[in-house]
Amino acid sequence: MTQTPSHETVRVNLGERSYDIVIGPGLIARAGAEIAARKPGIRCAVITDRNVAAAHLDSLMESLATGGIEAVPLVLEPGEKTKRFDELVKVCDHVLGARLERGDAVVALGGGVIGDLSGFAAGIVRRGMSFIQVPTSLLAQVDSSVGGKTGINSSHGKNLIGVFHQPDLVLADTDVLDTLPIREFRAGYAEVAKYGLIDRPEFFGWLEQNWRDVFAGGAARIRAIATGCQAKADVVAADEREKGARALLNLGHTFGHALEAATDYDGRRLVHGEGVAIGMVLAHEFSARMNLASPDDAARVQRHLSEVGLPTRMADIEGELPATDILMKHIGQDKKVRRGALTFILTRGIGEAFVADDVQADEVFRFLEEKRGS
Ligand SMILES: NC(=O)c1ccc[n+]([C@@H]2O[C@H](COP(=O)([O-])OP(=O)(O)OC[C@H]3O[C@@H](n4cnc5c(N)ncnc54)[C@H](O)[C@@H]3O)[C@@H](O)[C@H]2O)c1
Ligand SMILES: O=C(O)C(=O)C[C@@H](O)[C@H](O)[C@H](O)COP(=O)(O)O
Ligand SMILES: [Zn+2]
Repeated sequence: MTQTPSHETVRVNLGERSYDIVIGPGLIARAGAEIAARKPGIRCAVITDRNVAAAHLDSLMESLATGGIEAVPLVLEPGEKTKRFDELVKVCDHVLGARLERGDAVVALGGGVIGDLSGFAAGIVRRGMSFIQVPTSLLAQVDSSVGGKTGINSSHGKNLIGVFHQPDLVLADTDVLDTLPIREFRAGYAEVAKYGLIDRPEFFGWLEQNWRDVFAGGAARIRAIATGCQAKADVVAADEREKGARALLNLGHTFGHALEAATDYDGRRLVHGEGVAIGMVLAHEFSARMNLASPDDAARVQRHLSEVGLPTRMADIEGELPATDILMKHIGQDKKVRRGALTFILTRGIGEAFVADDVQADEVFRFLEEKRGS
């Protein structure tokens, strides 16, 4: 693709399934030409949600038409509750009803909910179709559109049903973030900060200094997204199917997912990135409790996430907090559990996360009981 200096491209190296993540302004207008150049003659199903459709579907459809690509849109309800079986069936029926072939593409235009759901459909219809991500939330641009985890939720817990299915291309148009509600931008920022906390302490320090510029847009925002995508691309290239180090990307998620599930995936109370923010503070505090890290590091994480306007305490969640028993039930269903033993991502300090596979459930229970009041 012709690059302008305002664009960044990150390559995810996975052999014959390698792909580019292109990040920068104006990419929806160029999407038709970019896709047609890479996949001549392709047809598409564009899956999106009502909020994103109102702001960006017409532009994408026009761009695809200009590139000579026939596309059939499907608009779903926004929100986490859309990651469920009957919506998956709708997407599959839409793709099959349009008589798309295996080489044709499912295009996800939306946040992580649309990406995870559409990617799952692309992974199973005709045993695997082409998949293109056009992420529209900060969270999707920096995290969910990359790496091939797709899926839906279950009454037993978060993301419990799905497949690994990599996209062929990710086009992250940073202009679309101008219409993203500020609460959702903040939620995505939690996943940006996560990369610093895992193993890039200098990036976390840079965010502490420059987060206002990231929120304002422009070069700092593109730099933050590209840094996050590069961090994720490195981990995914080394461990695509989470046999080991990829679990680090789950920092804050064991607590966060339990909170999301226990609040019934009700986005009015908690959205994914907010659960991750609270979960990352808990993970740092639990690490300090286990004498693995300094309490000062946990305080630093809490201070920064709170400064950008994210919830950082369980008590920040609207409404009645779920009982600790319920949280423990969801934690016990986490996909990282091995032979019944809990696995958490803990830390020795800022940027020193590690996989701890011997965490005692009763320690976690006592910790959560204590934290629910603070
Ligand atoms: N597959 C992965 O690797 C991965 C990684 C992180 C998160 N996730 C999943 O992603 C989901 C969260 O993603 P999310 O935070 O993007 O949530 P989301 O998809 O619900 O989008 C957030 C909200 O913003 C709206 N929106 C999105 N883009 C917009 C835009 N440009 N303008 C106006 N409104 C816009 C959506 O309609 C929605 O209401 C969760 O289900 C989480 O589990 C997956
Ligand atoms: O890509 C990964 O690996 C991640 O863990 C990224 C997370 O931010 C994301 O929320 C992911 O969906 C969590 O995966 P899960 O396997 O814990 O459901
Ligand atoms: Zn996440």
